[in-house]
Amino acid sequence: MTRTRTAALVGNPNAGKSALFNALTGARQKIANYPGVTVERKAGRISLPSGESIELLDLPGSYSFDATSPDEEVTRKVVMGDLDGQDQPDVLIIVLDAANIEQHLVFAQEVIELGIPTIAALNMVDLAERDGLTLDADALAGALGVPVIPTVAVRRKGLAQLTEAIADAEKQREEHPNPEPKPHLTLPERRLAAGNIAKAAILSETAERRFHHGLDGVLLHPWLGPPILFVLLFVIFQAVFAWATPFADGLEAGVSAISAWVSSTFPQNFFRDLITEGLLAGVGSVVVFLPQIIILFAFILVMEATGYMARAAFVMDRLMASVGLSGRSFIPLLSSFACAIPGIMATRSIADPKDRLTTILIAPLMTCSARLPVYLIIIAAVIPERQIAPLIGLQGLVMFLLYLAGIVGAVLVALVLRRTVTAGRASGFIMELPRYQLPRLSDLAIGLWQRAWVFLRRAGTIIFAATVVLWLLLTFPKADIGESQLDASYAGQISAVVQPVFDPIGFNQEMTLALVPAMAAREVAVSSLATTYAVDSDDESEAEEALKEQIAARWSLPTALAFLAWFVFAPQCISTIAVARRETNGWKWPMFMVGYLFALAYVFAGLTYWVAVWAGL
Ligand SMILES: Nc1nc2c(ncn2[C@@H]2O[C@H](COP(=O)(O)OP(=O)(O)OP(=O)(O)O)[C@@H](O)[C@H]2O)c(=O)[nH]1
Ligand SMILES: [Mg+2]
Repeated sequence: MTRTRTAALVGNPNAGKSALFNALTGARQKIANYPGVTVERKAGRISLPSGESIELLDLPGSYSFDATSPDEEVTRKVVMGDLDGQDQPDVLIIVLDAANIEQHLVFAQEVIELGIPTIAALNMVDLAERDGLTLDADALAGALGVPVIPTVAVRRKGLAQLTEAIADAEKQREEHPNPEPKPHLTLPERRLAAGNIAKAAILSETAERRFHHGLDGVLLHPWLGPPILFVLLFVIFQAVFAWATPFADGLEAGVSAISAWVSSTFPQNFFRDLITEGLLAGVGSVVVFLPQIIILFAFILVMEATGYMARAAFVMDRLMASVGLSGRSFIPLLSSFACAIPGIMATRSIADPKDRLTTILIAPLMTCSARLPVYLIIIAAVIPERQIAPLIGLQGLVMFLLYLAGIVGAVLVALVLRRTVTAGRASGFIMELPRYQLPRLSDLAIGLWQRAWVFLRRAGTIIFAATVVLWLLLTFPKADIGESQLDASYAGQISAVVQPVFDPIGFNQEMTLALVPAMAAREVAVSSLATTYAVDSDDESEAEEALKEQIAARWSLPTALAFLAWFVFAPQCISTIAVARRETNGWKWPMFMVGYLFALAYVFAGLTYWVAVWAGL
């Protein structure tokens, strides 16, 4: 009985191996446009022109035979003939993505070195041509020493030629049953050769593609890329202050005008106070930050739409690897800058359970947009509006540093976690980069509208509810003559109990009070302070002063800085804790997360306070 002959599809992830497998065998393997779809070997049959049939294997994508991840290990074992119950393939088909030919040629050379009869399927030639790149298959074949067949797997183009080539290679294997390995190149040598082969195989390339390639050369450069990303982020925070201020001031003036009108038009009673002190002072103090939110998201959306964001992930990949995370964590962590909830949900795309858990645990350290109002109000109140260098404002700089503190905190925490509770090896990651594009204005407008709506809806629901409850607790019971309303109220009594915990780190009573309802959402810290000061003020003119002025008058600089440091770390968000519970199937990890974040918040707020006091600020 003759042994069944086998051919195997190998190549980098996302090259279109499974798409070719399906086209050749009529199977229905899952294919999708991201790397790492196939994680096991799958077998099917194809019939050759001679009428015989041959077994075809679809294998997980891999970058090298020095495999690190379990799926790449499968590929290596099958190709080397090391897997029990699976003979070494007689023929290998290396699938190349024509649009990313240089990158794909690195592994291709390693495959060809094995000496097993190999065919290269130059797949996705349609995409390369769309991008303005035409490749010379014959030149490639000459350089690689194997037949090269252009294919478009999803349109079933080139399949007949590919099957013929498989039949020829199979015959070749029958004639020479023992593969003769070719000289082994090192990885840098293979990379260099890949670049040269790719260059020689390019028949024509449009100016646009060359420009985009050049742009990538700069933006993805190992040394230029990170500083460019850094400068870009810096500019964004400067812009949030510089551009939003006139709009924010306008909104603030509008809210005060309405408040003054309500005060002068209606007689003083429960409802008028609820509206002026709770709704207008409280919720209004958060809503005025809409311009800053919009400007921040405008930048983020433009970076996404142009294709830069994916490149930022690429640039960050090395840094992430050095702390034991993969670039796969970048998108979840990036989403966490809007809100940790979608960020934590996005970790579902991380296959390694320990990578995923680490990412979930550090996601709340990314500065979510709910922290923006807290940072903005306190910075506006206590940090002078000063240029410390041309184009560099002090307020924007402090804001940038706060975001940076969150990131640095996350990096350090990840380092510690990866060596202790989530110890394990980092998995490799290379992502396909999208095309550069000019952002479409309509997409941008829709994206901004969605962000603005999320923000306003929070203001109208959770922030409003928390503020009203706090207002009720602040308003009752009524103080006796000469007693402060704040001290007499239920809220004051509650905060007096908690206060001793926060005294050592410099928090005053209003701050402590604000922390409790701010567990519902961080912005509530702002509305709580505003409502507290509105209730607590002795006369109307004082009550109408903007929250910024109240804070400036009442807080010392060390106290204000300590509060900022607290919010960099504190897990002040019940929804995040709930999502972490759902995604980790239990209370253990969310409790761990809450515990370590509160501990960090307390220590850093305290350190900030005492260092600032010591420095005489
Ligand atoms: N336009 C075009 N798209 C293709 C072609 N071949 C595959 N694709 C698409 O490319 C994506 C990746 O294809 P897959 O077959 O899943 O890639 P794979 O090599 O099996 O990837 P892994 O299983 O992750 O290793 C899918 O979205 C396919 O529809 C092609 O020739 N042209
Ligand atoms: Mg696949």
